[in-house]
Parts: sequence; C-alpha cells; structure tokens
Amino acid sequence: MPDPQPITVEEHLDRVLAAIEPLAVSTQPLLDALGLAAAEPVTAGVSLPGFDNSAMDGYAVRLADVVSATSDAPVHLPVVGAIGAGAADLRDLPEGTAAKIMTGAPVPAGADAVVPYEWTDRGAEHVRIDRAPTEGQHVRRAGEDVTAGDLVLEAGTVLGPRQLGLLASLGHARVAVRHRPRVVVLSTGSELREPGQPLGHDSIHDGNSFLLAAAARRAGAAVYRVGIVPDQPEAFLAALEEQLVRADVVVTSGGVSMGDYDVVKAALRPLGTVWFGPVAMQPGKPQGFGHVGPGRVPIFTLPGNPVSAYLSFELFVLPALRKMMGLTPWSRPQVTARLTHAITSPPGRRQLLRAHLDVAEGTVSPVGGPGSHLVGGLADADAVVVVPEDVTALDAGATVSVLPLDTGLDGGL
Ligand SMILES: Nc1nc2c(c(=O)[nH]1)N[C@H]1C(S)=C(S)[C@@H](COP(=O)(O)OP(=O)(O)OC[C@H]3O[C@@H](n4cnc5c(N)ncnc54)[C@H](O)[C@@H]3O)O[C@H]1N2
Ligand code: MOO
Repeated sequence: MPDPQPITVEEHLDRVLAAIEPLAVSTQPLLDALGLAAAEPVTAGVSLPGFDNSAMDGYAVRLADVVSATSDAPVHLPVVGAIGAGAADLRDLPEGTAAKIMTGAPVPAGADAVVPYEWTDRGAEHVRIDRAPTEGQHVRRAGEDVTAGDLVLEAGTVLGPRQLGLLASLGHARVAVRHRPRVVVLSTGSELREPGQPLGHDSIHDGNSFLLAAAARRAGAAVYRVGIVPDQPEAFLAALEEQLVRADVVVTSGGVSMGDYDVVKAALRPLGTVWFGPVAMQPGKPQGFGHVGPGRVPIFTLPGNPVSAYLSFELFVLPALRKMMGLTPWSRPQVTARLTHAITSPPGRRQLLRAHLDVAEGTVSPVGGPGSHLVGGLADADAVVVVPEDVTALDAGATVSVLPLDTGLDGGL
C-alpha cells in the first residue's frame, strides 16, 4: 500500500488543538498549583501590611518627645514595655515614654516613629536616645504594599514562587486553577526491557517512556509511566483499558509505522476513532491522534524512534497539555539564528536538525546526525533548526528558524 499524502505539521497541530479542551477548574492547595495558571482573577481581601509595624528592632516613640535628640544632647525616656512580633500586648504608648519594639511588631497607638537600637544605649528601663527620627521613620504603613480590593493576579497569570507567596501572604490556602492533565505514558515493543534489566541479543532498554514521561512532567502534567507493552494488540488494548480511568491524555510510542508487528495501529485502527498517517516532518513522520474509551480520552501515538518521539511530543503533545492547563503560548516560541555550518535537508519534509543555540552570539550549530535513533546527539542538543519543506540546502551564515528545547516558556520550561 503506498504511503498516503503527508499532512503538514500545522495541519496536524490544528487538528490536535481543535480536539483538546481546557480542563475543569477547581481549587488546589497552593503548592499543588506551582506552574499552573490562575483560572480566575484574584482580588486582595486584606491589605498588606495588615497593620502599621516596625521595620527595625528599636524603640517606638512619639516624635514630639524625641525631636530634639542629638548625641550632644540626648533625650532620656522611661521604657514602658517590649512589643514583639506576635507578642504585642502593649497597644498604646503613653506620652513621654518609649517601648522596645521588634521588626514586624505592631506600632502602638500614639507612636509615630521607631528609633533603631543603634541610635540608643539599648536601655531596658530607661533609654538614652542620641538621634531624632523623622516622622514615620522605620514604620511600615498598613496597606502600603497591597490595598484590600486591589487586583493582585490577572486570570491566566502563571503561579510561580512569587505569586504563590503573595497568595499565602494574603491568607489564601488554595487557588483556582485548571487541574494538571493526568498523562499516561506507555511504550510498545517486544524488544524493550526496563532499565536495569539484562538485555538479550535483540533487546534494548526502554528509553522512550522516561523521555516522554519527563517531558510531560516538565510541562506540568501529572504523569503515570506504565511499563512496557509487547507487540500484541490484545495486550496493548488491555493495558490501555486499565489505564484509561486515570488518564486525561494517553501518549504511546512505537508501533505506528509500516512494520508487520505495528501493534498500536493494529489495535486502534479498528476502533475508527484514531487517525494514523504521515506528517511531512523528519524525524516524526508516522503519527496518530484520536480518542479512546467511553470518556473519549485523547491519545497521541508517537513513533518509536526516540528522537521522533521526543520532537513529536514538543510539536504536538506539549501544546495540547498547555491548552488543557490554560497556559499560553501553547507552542514553544521559535527564534532565529545564523547557521555556523552548511546543511542539507530532504525535500518535502520539514527537517528538525538537532543543534546548539548560542543566544548571545545569535548562532546555531548542528550537533550529531539526522538519524532518529541518535539519542546521544539528542541529549547533547538544546535546540533544533527548523528547515522548511522546500529547502534542501542552506549555507553557513544563513538565518534560520530555531526551536529551543529547554527555554521560552514560563518557569524555565
Ligand atoms: N517501510 C517503512 N518503514 C519505516 C517507515 C516507513 O515509512 N516505511 N518509517 C520509519 C520511520 S520514519 C519511523 S519514525 C519508524 C517508526 O516506527 P514505529 O513507530 O512503528 O516504531 P517501532 O517500529 O516500534 O520502533 C522504531 C524504532 O524505535 C525503537 N524504539 C521503539 N520504542 C522504543 C522505546 N520505548 N525506547 C527506545 N527505543 C524504542 C525501536 O526499537 C526501533 O528501533 O519507522 C520507520 N520504518
Ligand atoms: O520520521 Mo522517522 O521519525 O524519521 O525516524
């Protein structure tokens, strides 16, 4: 049977994204929301600081009592108490007195400045003040940072450490987000063995499920790495059915090409809900996408060659996961750079050449060969040069599109 006409990368991505919906919104404990987008705007219910408090360890004073203080003519005041952060029984400062006050402790009524210890003799019952503060000096005012009613996070803001810290400071224990997609990753191939297991003359270790599970986890998904499924359609369907209950997305690798034992195609084609076909790219030509099970769970059936599987994940699965999580942009942005070496490329397929990107120099250097089995070169690369379908050769110095593999998305993803 001849190969059907390949579709373009954009056609495949558009179909995938058209079939993917953002996941439901629920409130999650703050740390579980790291890297997700706020699903709703957040308005401050309280002000920050919540009350006037001291910025220094020292003495709360009334300005009028100390305004004349100099080192030559210090002011002496009785100390009426000590106010600690979280231990603030003294709420009013009588005229003509001082109170010890610690950083973060509430400034008592009547006091309008804090004299740091360094300007005093640190007296316990009486204090000698050698220098006059200005009005409000070392007092952090209620609401000077955030005022109750302020919009503090727009919907869609990615929740990183600073945003989560702010939410906690405002008293929120949970935040509304789209939940993490639960991604089931499954490797097919009778030649596969778990890492750590001995190999026979015809077997290899399963690298893909780690490659894809790590990529999905880095994208923000909750990942279930399922073991290896042999090239038997019944075994594949049984494993799939068992996993569907906990999946928002299934990602498989292997078994989608033209071979005699292409298990994924053999098992899923009869269902009629999964499209299989070539995409005009290299690596990553044989692709499949559709849905399975009563819950119509989206399934990506990626090619088995490791580089093909990984770049297919980058191009198709990552945008889908980001759409599910309400994160934008869906795809990692491409950049441009100058090629350090001449390259050639097959006609009719978009080639993704592994490379090193030097952002400072604005250059990109191909690394390793184009073979889709070359995992050493893949690990060495941090970008791919994207060579258009109709381009077969490029000279050194040509400006090309580059897809970085580790940067460009929020949170250093
Ligand atoms: N007659 C044709 N043969 C092939 C074609 C074609 O168009 N006509 N396309 C080739 C291309 S391109 C690719 S890509 C592969 C895709 O094949 P499958 O998706 O069916 O994958 P497998 O045959 O199962 O495996 C391919 C290759 O990758 C290794 N592999 C598989 N799974 C893993 C894993 N989990 N970890 C590490 N390595 C894995 C497997 O051993 C094979 O070497 O088909 C070409 N053939
Ligand atoms: O398209 Mo395959 O993915 O070249 O190796």
